[in-house]
Amino acid sequence: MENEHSFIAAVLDTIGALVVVLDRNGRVIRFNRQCEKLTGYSAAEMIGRPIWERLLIPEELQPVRSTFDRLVAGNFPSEFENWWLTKNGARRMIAWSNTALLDADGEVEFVIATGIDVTERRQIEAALRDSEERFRMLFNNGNDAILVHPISPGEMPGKFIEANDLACRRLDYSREELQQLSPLDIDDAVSAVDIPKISRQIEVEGHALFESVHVARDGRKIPVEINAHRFELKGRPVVLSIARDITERKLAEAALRESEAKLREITSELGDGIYVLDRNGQLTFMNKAAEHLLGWTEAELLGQNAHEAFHYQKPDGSHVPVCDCPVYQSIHSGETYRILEDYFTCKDGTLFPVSFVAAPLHRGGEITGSVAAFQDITERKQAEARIHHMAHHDMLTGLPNRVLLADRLVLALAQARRYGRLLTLIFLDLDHFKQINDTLGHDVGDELLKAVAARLVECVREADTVARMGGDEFVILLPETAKAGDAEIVARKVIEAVNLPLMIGSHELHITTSVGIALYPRDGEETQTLMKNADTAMYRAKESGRNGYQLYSQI
Ligand SMILES: Nc1nc2c(ncn2[C@@H]2O[C@H](COP(=O)(O)OP(=O)(O)OP(=O)(O)O)[C@@H](O)[C@H]2O)c(=O)[nH]1
Repeated sequence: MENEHSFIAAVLDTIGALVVVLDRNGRVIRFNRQCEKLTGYSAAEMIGRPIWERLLIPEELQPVRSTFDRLVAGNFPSEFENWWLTKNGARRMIAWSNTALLDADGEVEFVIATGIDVTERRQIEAALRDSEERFRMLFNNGNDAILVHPISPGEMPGKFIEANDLACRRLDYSREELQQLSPLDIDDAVSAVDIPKISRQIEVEGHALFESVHVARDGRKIPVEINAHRFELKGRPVVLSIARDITERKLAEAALRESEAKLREITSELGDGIYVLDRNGQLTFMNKAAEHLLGWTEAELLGQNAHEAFHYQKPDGSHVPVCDCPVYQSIHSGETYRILEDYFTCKDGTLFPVSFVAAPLHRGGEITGSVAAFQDITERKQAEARIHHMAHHDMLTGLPNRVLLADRLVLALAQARRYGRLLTLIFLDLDHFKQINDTLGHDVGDELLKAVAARLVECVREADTVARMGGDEFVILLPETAKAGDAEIVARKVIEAVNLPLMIGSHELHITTSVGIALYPRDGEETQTLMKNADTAMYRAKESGRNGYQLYSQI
């Protein structure tokens, strides 16, 4: 018997479970080693004391006593859980399993309670319940449809095994109906993405982000962006797809595309080349007119540094640094610049003159880039050059007119003054030219004037100017004259050249001229004086019998 007692004690102390034996009044009879370890109380401290004296928490005192009373009365609730309070005040949740030993009268004599500490397990379960609850909430209350389907390598995706409320509402299927469908059934066949390709990507990379179109029960199409992730659910590879409705985004994109197309159309109709740079000076837009003028396509220059592409050099070949570019400056200063003349370079390397306006672009108070509108001003410049030429030249002979002569004379006088040089002004007027007009007609007169002009040009050097003052009057300016005698040499040469017979049509004509000479500084120091004096000398030559020259100094 003694042996048997110590054997039972040994067994009770060895097993991992908590074992407490109570008498019918709830006093502790046995308190095994596990109980001691867990509670911090020794068996000696516990034996003979009612179990509820130390180990129960106040809130559970009452329910535990009534459970015990029911047990003693013969109702054996086989299992229940309650907290134990350890010696150092910690709480442990114990799951009990109870039996009773009856005495000879069939009354309960002892209650044997076997317990396991389930504190951690219950905590984990509670945490799991909590997280599952949260997951459910997310699953069903988010703004995105969530669908889960199984996958197997190399096979088409399987039927959905999970779908949140929003997925059901959006596609107008019940959860059970969705479980009969797979991604292949709800993705629009026409606009659908390549499902096998996406499946492979998910298999290899674990996730994929792509756009697709879902089709609801009634055929309604919903553009979606799908964020798909592969994970294991109960040991099975599945794909969780979060489908965001991007209808608004697509509509906005379409509206943007349309307004951009309109912008392209309108801006190109205007004929101005237009391009847009972002904050970094990279090209984001270029209209048809700009493509046409520059020879580059928008596709070739998108994302490129526009300045280095077509605004980098001057006509003399020198480089224009980007910091000097008004389009870039407008991004940094926020100012609008109007440039009347600059040069852009075509794709083939040729330069053309442009005028342009560069203005900063703003969004939400921030400068987002710059827009430039430019015009090819080649024609304008040519017209300007023509007008300039016409204003300074004689239409009939192409010689400089009195305006250009006056300019050159002012310039030449300044030079002569500075370097102490002589300058010669020769006035000449054809003799009896009127007769040619009168006898042979104005047209022959015109041709004769042209021929005389050509001869006069032949008589002088390149640095000299032969101008037609009007009618049959010409002026020759020799800005550098070595000595006074040189003026007379030129005058004689001119007279001889004019004297040579001229063939105008079928007419052989003979004409002479009278020449007046004024020298700077001898005959005048100012433009007006020199002109007047040369003219006077010329009239004196006429009076002296024509076909000769007269120095003003010798009048
Ligand atoms: N064909 C032609 N004749 C012109 C032109 N401009 C002026 N004339 C004419 O040139 C003539 C100039 O005559 P003048 O210089 O006054 O007289 P002239 O007959 O040359 O006689 P002198 O000068 O006294 O020797 C006038 O008959 C003008 O009508 C022109 O562009 N073409």
